[in-house]
Formats: sequence, structure tokens, C-alpha cells
Amino acid sequence: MPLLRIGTRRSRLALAQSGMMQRAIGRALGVPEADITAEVPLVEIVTTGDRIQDRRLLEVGGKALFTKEIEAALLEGEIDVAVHSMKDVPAETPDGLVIAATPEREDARDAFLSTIAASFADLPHGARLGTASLRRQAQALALRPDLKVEMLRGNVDTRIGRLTAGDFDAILLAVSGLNRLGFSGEIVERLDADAFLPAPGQGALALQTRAEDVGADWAKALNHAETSTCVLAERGAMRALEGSCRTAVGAHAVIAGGRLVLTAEILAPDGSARWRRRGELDLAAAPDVDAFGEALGRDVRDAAGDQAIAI
Ligand SMILES: NCc1[nH]cc(CCC(=O)O)c1CC(=O)O
Repeated sequence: MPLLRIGTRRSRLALAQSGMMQRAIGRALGVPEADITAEVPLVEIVTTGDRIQDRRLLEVGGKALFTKEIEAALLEGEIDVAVHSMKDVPAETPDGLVIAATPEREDARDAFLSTIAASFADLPHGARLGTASLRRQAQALALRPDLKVEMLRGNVDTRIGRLTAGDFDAILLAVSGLNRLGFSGEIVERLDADAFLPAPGQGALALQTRAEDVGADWAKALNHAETSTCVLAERGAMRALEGSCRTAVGAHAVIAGGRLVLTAEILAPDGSARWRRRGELDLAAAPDVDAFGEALGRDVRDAAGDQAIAI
């Protein structure tokens, strides 16, 4: 019987991420390197989101399509920990499950990849930009309304393949995913996190367990306090902002000098309007970071009013 079974999606990115965590958890449990694959095995799980290729169905189903089956396997006891991209974990997780650890975040920024331009600003008038993200679409159009944004779905390899094949002049992807897959060399520009405010949790991983495992030593060893605090604030904002899947939402926090700075925004999908708030929180007094994030998210939502939600 293995010590701990790790559930993962089967995409190359998911396997790269869960492989990293498999080694880290194995070490934290004191398992010799040679025994890690036996003692801390990966269990591959196909999610509905992986099966459905139709974007419209994904929008109806929402984000849980990528996590539902994995969460069920945790609750059933078929696996003991799930490795998710934090960005893909819905605001509300099922009763009985917790995010036991948030490892140190990779680069949270978006990456610009192009076969024709040396930077996003250098794209020629009317260039074709591929992305599946409403947030990236809106942020790109806010700066460059002339661009033709087209839907680009599929895993990271597929998307880079479509750029190389000439289907697009440029595409946007997360820097973190490209780094983890060994594709850093494909990145033409790391986009400014202010203009391209990242998605809540982007670049971070979530180690999800059953609630009773929340204090496990391995989980404490893998948790990164600053990342965990930032992500808590971002996801608090996300909870308040998730009015509709037709809205573009960004939320990003950083910690400097003992203060957390959280920026959250909602955009019209065509980039023509943008509502943004920034708030600061002194961490010395052990504040409720989640509530702070939610309050900032509510401020953004109130500023946008019916306009953003109705789109
Ligand atoms: N929904 C796709 C997705 N979910 C997580 C990542 C990787 C980025 C991350 O670790 O946050 C990606 C790909 C992308 O946005 O380019």
C-alpha cells in the first residue's frame, strides 16, 4: 500500500506539475528517491473538461469541469492529494475538502509569443491574436482595439503548434505553464502585470486534500506562506467578482515590507471598459486576508454595477 496517492489530470502540463510535487512530497515524507514512484504514485484522472472540446459547453459547465472528477476521487478515498493549477480551482470547493498547501508561486505573468513581432506593442495593425481567455482578450483589446482576437483552445503544446503553423500572428499563455513545460525559450515578452493583471491564483499550485489531512507535516513543509496569503486575497476577490462566465476578471496580490497589495479588476470583454481597485493590508496584525480580498472584489463589482455583469 503506497503512503500517499496523488491525483492528476493527464495533460503534459498537469503531469509536469504533479511530477514536481510528487518528488517534493516524497522528500517531505522522507521517502528515498528510488522509492518515490511506488510510495507516492501518480493516479491519472480524465476530467469532463479534458473530454469536451467545445468551448460553449465549457462555458455552460464552468470551471469545475476540470476539477470535479478529481475532487470526487479524493472524497471516495481513491487518491489522497490532488495537484491542481490554482487558477483552475473554483471559488467554492466541496465540503470535506481543503487546500492543504500552496507551494511557492512561479512567475504569475502572461507571456506573449509571436512569429512576427518582437513585443505586444510592436504587433502590426489588425494582427490576429489567439487566446481562450476572456480576461486576456479584454486586456489586449483595452490596449489595442485594432487587434483581431480569435479563440485558441487546447493544451499548451497544441496552442504553440497553431502559432507555428501560421494560424495566428501571436498568442498569449501563462509564463508559469511555459516554464514548467520547458518552453521558456518560446516566450518573446513577459507582459507587464499591471496592463495584463493576472487571473486569481495564476502561477500557483493547489495541493488539495480531505479536511482531516489539513495539518499533515508534508503539507506544512510544502506550503509557502507568502504565496498562500496572496492567493487567499486573490481568491477572496474572485469570489465576489464571479458574476458570470462572460466577464473578464483579474486579481493579483504581492507582499512588500509586511504589506499586502491587492489589485482586482473586471473588464468588458471587448476591452472598452475596465473597473479596477487596489487595496493595501498590514499583515503584522494577523488580519482576515480572505475577507479583505472579498471586500475589494465587492468594491470592483459595485463600481461596475450592472454594466459588466449584463454583458
Ligand atoms: N486554464 C488553462 C491553464 N490553467 C493553468 C495554466 C497554467 C498557468 C498557471 O499555472 O496558472 C493554464 C494555461 C495558461 O493559462 O496558459
